Amino acid sequence: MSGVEAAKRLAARTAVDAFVKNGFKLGIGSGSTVVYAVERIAERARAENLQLTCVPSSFQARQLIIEHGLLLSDLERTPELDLAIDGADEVDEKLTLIKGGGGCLLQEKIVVNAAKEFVVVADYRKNSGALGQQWKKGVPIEVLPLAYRPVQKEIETRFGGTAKLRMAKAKAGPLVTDNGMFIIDWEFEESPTDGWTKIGMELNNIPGVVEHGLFIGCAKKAYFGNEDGTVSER
Ligand SMILES: O=C(CO)[C@H](O)[C@H](O)COP(=O)(O)O
Repeated sequence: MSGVEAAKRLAARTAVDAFVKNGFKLGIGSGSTVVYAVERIAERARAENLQLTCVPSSFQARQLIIEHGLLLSDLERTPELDLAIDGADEVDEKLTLIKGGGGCLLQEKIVVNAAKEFVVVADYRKNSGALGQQWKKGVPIEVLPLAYRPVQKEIETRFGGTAKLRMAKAKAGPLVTDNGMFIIDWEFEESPTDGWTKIGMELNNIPGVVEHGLFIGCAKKAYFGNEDGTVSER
């Protein structure tokens, strides 16, 4: 296992061991670090006979829950969650996150919002002083396909930087999310000195924007796996 993969695994296992309790209703995030969290949740559920209910935040998360034999639910049957566990693309010193590198930010934000607590699991590359220092691909913004051009133009005019339509990797044309939307990656010029709240609210007010990947004031704790086998907590 590479250094980065070992770091992801360590962070995920540490978070699951610290936070997951019997009877919990869990929100399961998306991405490659969450795979290790689900692995550990399933291991503990078997070993300790934990009764857990899992609500996915993406198609990938749903598959992970099923593959690991965990109890699958949804927000209709389980609208209140005890804990959400998810990865992040970047975490700043105030626990403001960029999420959506894997294109799942909308359902992730809904699941996080339904949870009493939200814990982030990540490797050392995501540990940042200010957003944009580590993650260079911008803030992912999920948009209604018919609105992507005016949204791109409005973002660039209002906030500067470059708003790029994310293209699919193994399909011609744009990436289409689990919700049938497009993603615009907004490469901003610099982190605002007064925080991201105002920009987050303004992004949500642009007609055609479904949700953005700035997660502000919702994470309780972040675990970062380090290259030397230690875990940093914030
Ligand atoms: O927000 C996400 C997906 O939309 C992921 O949590 C984020 O991209 C981190 O992924 P990984 O654990 O693979 O680094």
